[in-house]
Amino acid sequence: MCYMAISMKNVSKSFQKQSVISDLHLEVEDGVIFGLIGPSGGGKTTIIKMMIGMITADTGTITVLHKKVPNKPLLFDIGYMAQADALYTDLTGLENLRFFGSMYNMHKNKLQERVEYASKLVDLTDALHKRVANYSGGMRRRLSLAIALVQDPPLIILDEPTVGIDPALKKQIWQELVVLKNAGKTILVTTHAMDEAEKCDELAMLRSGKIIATGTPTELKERFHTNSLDDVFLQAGGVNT
Ligand SMILES: Nc1ncnc2c1ncn2[C@@H]1O[C@H](COP(=O)(O)OP(=O)(O)OP(=O)(O)O)[C@@H](O)[C@H]1O
Repeated sequence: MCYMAISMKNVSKSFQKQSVISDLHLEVEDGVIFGLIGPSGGGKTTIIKMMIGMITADTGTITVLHKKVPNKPLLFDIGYMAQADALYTDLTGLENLRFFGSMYNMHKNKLQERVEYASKLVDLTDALHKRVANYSGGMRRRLSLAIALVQDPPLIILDEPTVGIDPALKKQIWQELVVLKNAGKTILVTTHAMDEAEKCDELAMLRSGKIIATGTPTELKERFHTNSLDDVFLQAGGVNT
């Protein structure tokens, strides 16, 4: 039997009476790269924030790594990269990494090892001593990704991780996500980019707060008789092509 790393049942959320998520069911199997795909404003970030307990669902139940959300200790097991970079701009990249890493009670040597690994992965090793205030937008995204990975979490949740990142580094990051998956991690990624959706093991396509299709990229394309996930999205959402 497969184990679910994330399970959301009957989850709804409104903001000021505007329904953003309605009666959502979402299951993410352990050890996969799961893509939550959908257009801007579809509710991807809202779903992620509910998953990690940053905002409360109006209805339904959310279980992450066998624990009912909200659950503070659970945050130690989740590497979260938010869409808006939450960085200390007066500190250097290295100081940011050490600061966030220090929250996980890691031994000094282990922290050093993780900081080196994460900064190398996002190609920031040479900029680590620069203040974040002087980083470009892409460098800040890369630092946020490094911070999400620094504590070596079993579950990694990345909200549009490759926005503002050049194609070569984007490719390298995706290769590393596969390495992390093969090492047993569960990775949830949001994106609107269908080339990234193709790289996921499982997808949930979201439109106006509802899941309109789920499956592997191959299954979805077969089901909708097309070679393109863009077409799957348009057909599943009832949009004429
Ligand atoms: N705190 C809030 N108060 C009011 N409305 C909100 C709040 N957070 C999100 N929303 C609304 O919920 C809807 C879904 O937003 P959300 O950020 O979840 O979408 P998204 O799919 O992540 O979009 P994007 O890809 O652009 O980041 C939007 O209409 C947004 O304006």
